[in-house]
Amino acid sequence: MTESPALPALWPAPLAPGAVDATVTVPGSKSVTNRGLVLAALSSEPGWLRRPLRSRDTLLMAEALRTMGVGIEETASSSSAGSAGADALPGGGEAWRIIPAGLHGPATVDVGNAGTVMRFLPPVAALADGPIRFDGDPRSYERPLGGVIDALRALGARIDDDNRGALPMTVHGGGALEGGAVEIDASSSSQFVSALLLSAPRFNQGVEVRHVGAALPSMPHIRMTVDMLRSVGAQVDTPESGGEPNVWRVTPGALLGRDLVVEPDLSNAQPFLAAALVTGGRVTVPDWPEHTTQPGDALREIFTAMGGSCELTEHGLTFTGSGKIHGVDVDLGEVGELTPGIAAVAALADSPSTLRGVAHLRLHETDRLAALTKELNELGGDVTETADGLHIRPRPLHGGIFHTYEDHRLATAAAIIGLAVEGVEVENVATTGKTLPDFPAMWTAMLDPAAVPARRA
Ligand SMILES: O=C(O)C1=C[C@@H](OP(=O)(O)O)[C@@H](O)[C@H](O)C1
Ligand SMILES: C=C(OP(=O)(O)O)C(=O)O
Repeated sequence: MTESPALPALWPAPLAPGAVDATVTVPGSKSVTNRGLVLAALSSEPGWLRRPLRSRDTLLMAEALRTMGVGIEETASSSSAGSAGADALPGGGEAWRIIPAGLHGPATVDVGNAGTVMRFLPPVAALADGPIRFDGDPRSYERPLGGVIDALRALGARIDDDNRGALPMTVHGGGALEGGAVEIDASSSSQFVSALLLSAPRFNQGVEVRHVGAALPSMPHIRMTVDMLRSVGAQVDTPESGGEPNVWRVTPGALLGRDLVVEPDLSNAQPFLAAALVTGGRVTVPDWPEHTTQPGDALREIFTAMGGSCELTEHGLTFTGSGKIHGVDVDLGEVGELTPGIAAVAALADSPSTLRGVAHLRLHETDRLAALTKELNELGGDVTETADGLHIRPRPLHGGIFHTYEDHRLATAAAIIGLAVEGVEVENVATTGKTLPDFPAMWTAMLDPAAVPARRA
């Protein structure tokens, strides 16, 4: 793990000394890194991931794949010839070289509380030649997984799920999986669909996944899965490419080893952009992609509606606050992971907000709707839960402890509030290590750029 041992149990969120004016280099995308690792592991030749995110969720993914026999090596080399420090995964080389190999059991996978690990890897495990045990944090036992388990069974896998539809469980890999057509209700997590598609080129018959049920959340993440599959040579038919609504088909075939540069994590850019909005300042995030499937790109529109303006240039995305923060009425179903940060900004706005379409957040790292309501109200806020989101009526807030429930996005939301409210103490800020281990130092550096000479790329 890369969390700083020096972080206090209660982290005093710094009050902004004035309008921020900073350039913040944001580490790689969790979602891209973990898809890149899975696809490279399933390829027929070695591949590279450059600027991968090194955080709890991605190190768990890398370790799980290694446990099943995949080679993942740290390297500073930019040529495919050399690699070094094969055992130095958590360190800081510039790239990972992934060397696919036969997938072997017995092995044990620790999923932590990573949705991507607990959903994307059972289909990979079904291809292994022995039993793969899955276990994780207590919260991982409560997060939905039944759709993936049932679908894998229907596609030919043997799974012992003592907890009936949830972790812990054992996937008895048979060395191959038949695949074929399957129906799944993925309304509780788009990751169910992504999970089946990612491994499907290696199923004997590929897959046809038909979503049945209420609306699918987080569609950009499914598009990310499809784009990344295509970039390694997979043939994928989607609703957007002329197929039926809610149906995705992947043809069986070998995947190519690629050299992929991971984009910055735009959802992790959120608190920094929010700082520009809240303080009436300016923040530039270098390497913001011109085209991306990341949901964080929607911040350009959402935060502009809340009172800022942005410009995408060759230097990156510059977001400038106007000094005013407006409430919004917005459906966040496609971009649910942005909800905690938007709720924090909304609590500081000059008018009420309604955040809709995010009932499934009750099953994320924590029940995010309940947690945001409770914690904002304990600081004097006026937030109510709706069936599918939050009503936020801003009023003056006061300091206090902001509990984070082992949810990285609760911790960064609390830091946003702390910019404008004196005396906010963030419980367990180290939990940001799930996707952004350097968060406290990055935050301090943003507020006082002179204090920290160089930020890590
Ligand atoms: O596929 C992915 O990388 C993700 C999909 C989304 O999950 P849900 O559809 O469960 O919300 C998102 O919230 C999560 O942070 C990452
Ligand atoms: C929901 C999230 O994570 P996970 O991948 O664990 O679902 C998130 O990062 O906001």
